[in-house]
Amino acid sequence: MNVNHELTGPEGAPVVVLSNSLGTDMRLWDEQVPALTGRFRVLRYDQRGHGGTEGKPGPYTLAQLGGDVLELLDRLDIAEAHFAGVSLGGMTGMWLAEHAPERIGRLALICTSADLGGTAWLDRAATVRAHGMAAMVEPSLPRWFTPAAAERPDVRAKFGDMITRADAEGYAACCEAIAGMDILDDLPAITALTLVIAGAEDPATPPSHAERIAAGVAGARVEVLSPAAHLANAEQPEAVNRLLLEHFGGAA
Ligand SMILES: O=C(O)CC1=CCC(=O)O1
Repeated sequence: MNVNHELTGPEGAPVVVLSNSLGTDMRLWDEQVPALTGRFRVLRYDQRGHGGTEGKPGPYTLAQLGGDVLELLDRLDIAEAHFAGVSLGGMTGMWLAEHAPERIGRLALICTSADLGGTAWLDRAATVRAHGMAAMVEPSLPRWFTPAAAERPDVRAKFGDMITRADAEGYAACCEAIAGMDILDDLPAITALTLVIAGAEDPATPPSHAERIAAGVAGARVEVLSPAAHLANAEQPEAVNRLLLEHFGGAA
């Protein structure tokens, strides 16, 4: 799998991997990279079918999405990394922390869920395969941002572009990965020190999902940000940067 990625920050510094959500790409992390590269080597990448990473025919599984990260780490000769993921990226991180614990240092799970599966995702996959990614722009933005932010022209332009540039088959196949996921019972196997961040106004993965993750992962703690919807790292970049730096051990 040829995973599109960007590696920046000081050589030899601890590595932080950043994993994007459904319908976005590595630009989701634009506000985090400058803050993190002061202390960390930052590896951000595009999930399958998103940004510059090809969308092979699906359905996908979390194991495949996690496998893409392991292949990338091997290719770049990175033995271990901290990991932060938003939504689908967080699900990928939980899979990695369970199945490749020796590769994951600390884990930050942002606006995500361990039990988001269900048939509604199959309906969404069918819609996208039938009508293309443009059909996803207007329904997605009000889930991703609180009303004031969702109206901002710069937000609409940037995140609308991410959605429309995603590959419809890749997006649909990621929906199918979510449809089949319920990893609540697997959470006690995670040993990585875990921070769970939720957006108080997130309609997709409300704070109750963060609480369920934290109840399953020993030592995990929850932070709820407001105002913030599903893309809390984009809506509250300074708060998220501070929390990530504290959690990964890079705070000044
Ligand atoms: O439905 C959305 O757009 C929100 C979302 C669910 C999983 C994910 O990665 O994003």
